[in-house]
Amino acid sequence: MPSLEEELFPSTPGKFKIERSNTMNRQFHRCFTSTSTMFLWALFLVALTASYLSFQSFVDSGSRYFSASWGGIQWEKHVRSSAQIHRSGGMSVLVTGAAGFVGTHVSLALKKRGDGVVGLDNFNNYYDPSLKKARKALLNNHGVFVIEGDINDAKLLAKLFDAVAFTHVMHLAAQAGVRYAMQNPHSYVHSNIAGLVTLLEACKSANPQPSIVWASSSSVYGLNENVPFSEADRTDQPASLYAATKKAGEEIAHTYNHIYGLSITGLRFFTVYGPWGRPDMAYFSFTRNILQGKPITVYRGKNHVDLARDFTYIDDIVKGCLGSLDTSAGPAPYRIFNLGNTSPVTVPKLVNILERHLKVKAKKNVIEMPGNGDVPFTHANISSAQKEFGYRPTTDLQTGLKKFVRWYLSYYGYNRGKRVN
Ligand SMILES: O=C(O)[C@H]1O[C@H](OP(=O)(O)OP(=O)(O)OC[C@H]2O[C@@H](n3ccc(=O)[nH]c3=O)[C@H](O)[C@@H]2O)[C@H](O)[C@@H](O)[C@H]1O
Repeated sequence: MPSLEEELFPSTPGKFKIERSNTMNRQFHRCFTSTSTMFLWALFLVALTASYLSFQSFVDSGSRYFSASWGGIQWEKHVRSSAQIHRSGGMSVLVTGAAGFVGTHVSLALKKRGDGVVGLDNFNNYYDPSLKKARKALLNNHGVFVIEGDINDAKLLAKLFDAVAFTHVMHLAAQAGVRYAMQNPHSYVHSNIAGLVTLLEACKSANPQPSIVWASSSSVYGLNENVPFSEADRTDQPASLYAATKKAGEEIAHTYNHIYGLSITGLRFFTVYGPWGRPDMAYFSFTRNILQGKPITVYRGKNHVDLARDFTYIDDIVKGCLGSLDTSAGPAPYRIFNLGNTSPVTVPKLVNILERHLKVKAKKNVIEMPGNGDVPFTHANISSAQKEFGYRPTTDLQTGLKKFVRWYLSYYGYNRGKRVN
């Protein structure tokens, strides 16, 4: 049987031959062997105890290490460097939902003009996360660090506000989509209500308190029939749970302004579209289906009236977001603005424009709008935003969709050999 010593430190045969003929030597060797064995055992136990204790303290210092990919010295360095301001009078902005459609464009615009930007996104799989990862890579190339984390994670938010004195928060993280609320209602409560409150709590406790600009929605107008929709119109008749959570968000924001003096601006976006857009939206999924030769479903309102939307191009929305951020500091205002295009277009007309840009005829399946939370039309009155920060949309649907189609064909490789019929 080999001794423990031999198992731990197997000797090269012949190198340390024990002199069996010498009793003294043998006794001395036995004694030496047992002492060193004990020593090794002790060493082993000390090492085992030390590693157990350090593992325990690692676990105690926060289970977050196992559930999220944030924290650590390197991570904080990235956060601080991304938040660095590179222009005089610039701002340092935490952008939630940064890997989302609007979040990516706003983050890039802020970074390009010299503001500090740190992104936060949970990369959920509501739609293809690889598109979100591609947007993250784009942001990364422009020096915007995007953290993978959830706005419901209060510890992460506290850590971020500890690391950086954000002057502004652009809150765009949300569960979007009107019709999906019927399939997964709780995701709307999780992100648009619970997440909003967690974020506002973090902002309330931050020193200095940041000014907040966040994404509400045109859907809050619900069944309102005054045209065009004005911020003064009633918004207590939501048609979908999505709209109801956005409306609740506006009321929640009001209380944080009222009690804690937080500066909060809500932006009611009107059906935003453009390059790097959301695959769940009609213009995007229509494009995909038309190119793949699949049919599209076009909803129609009661009495065969076409549905219409005040489709708003992403660059115009970005200008509105930056204008809101630039005017949001000061004596704790509570504001709400429509950001629309002011010229609604029907859904059949949208399809028509796409067909022309794609040079492919759509296979249309026209059906009466099911009871899915959709509203028949939207139309923004933008005079408040115009007055407050000179908001003036300049891109019509024809032009905007042309830019979207160009991006779509390039992003999905149609320019590299995929056939467009
Ligand atoms: O302004 C907003 O606040 C919202 O805008 C967007 O909602 P909507 O205006 O409903 O856009 P979108 O889904 O593109 O449907 C457009 C039109 O196509 C019709 N539509 C849709 C799908 C379909 O298969 N067929 C169809 O006819 C449909 O009936 C509708 O008439 C955002 O998704 C939402 O997150 C929110 O930001």
